[in-house]
Amino acid sequence: MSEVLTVENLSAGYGRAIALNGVSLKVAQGEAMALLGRNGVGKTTTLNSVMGLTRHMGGRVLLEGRDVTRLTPEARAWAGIGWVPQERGIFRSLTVEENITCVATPGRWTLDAVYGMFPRLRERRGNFGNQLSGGEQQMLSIARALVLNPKILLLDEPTEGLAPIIVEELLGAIRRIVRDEGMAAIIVEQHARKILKITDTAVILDRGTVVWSGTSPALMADAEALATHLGVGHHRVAG
Ligand SMILES: Nc1ncnc2c1ncn2[C@@H]1O[C@H](COP(=O)(O)OP(=O)(O)OP(=O)(O)O)[C@@H](O)[C@H]1O
Repeated sequence: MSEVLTVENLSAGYGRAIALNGVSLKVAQGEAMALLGRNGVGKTTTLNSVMGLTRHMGGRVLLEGRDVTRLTPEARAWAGIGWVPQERGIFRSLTVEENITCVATPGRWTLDAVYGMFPRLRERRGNFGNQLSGGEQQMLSIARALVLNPKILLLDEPTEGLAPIIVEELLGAIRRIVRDEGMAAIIVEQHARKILKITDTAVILDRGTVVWSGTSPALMADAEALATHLGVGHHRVAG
């Protein structure tokens, strides 16, 4: 399988502080990866570093074999890295439809296609960004990344802070995007078991390094790895 994204021995941080220490990972065409780990281990920093938003300290980021390590975040977005940040980054003073059409580029993911994926957004097409619920904002953030027709999607805790019913709706849409549409993705998630049902592979970080990597089914079956690295046990089944 050919790789969409290759992260090679990446070290990065903020100011002088090192947050990532030699992280390597690969995402193949059509593959979805769960990026897991306890709070503060470097999951967001990994996605931000792939986008070029942290201080680069070593290593490389390759997109379909092309070294993008020296590109600006904007150039990386145009090159095909779709970023859905934790804070969602939608325009609050534009309508839902304007938020989508102002960034759309030609390709598989059109306005109609994202409305098909998120019918709620079609219903709210005339509402302003600041009139949306948290779940709708998250859907809009994903829709905006999709209409850029990226080669890979980076989703940073897409279900954080949302009501359980919305979490299910969002996870259903993410499953369709990665499973049925074959979009490559890295998904940072707190609910390990829920996301492992959707993803193909998984990587666990601890203190800025990769401590486990393998297939999602293998991690689901590895009670020891789940307990050691994620604190997921019989007493606390996350998801
Ligand atoms: N803007 C920043 N400036 C300085 N240090 C930061 C910044 N953002 C994160 N850090 C530090 O980098 C380390 C990794 O943080 P990061 O947010 O990547 O972890 P995370 O695994 O995504 O955690 P969480 O699940 O809490 O979001 C932490 O020690 C954190 O305090």
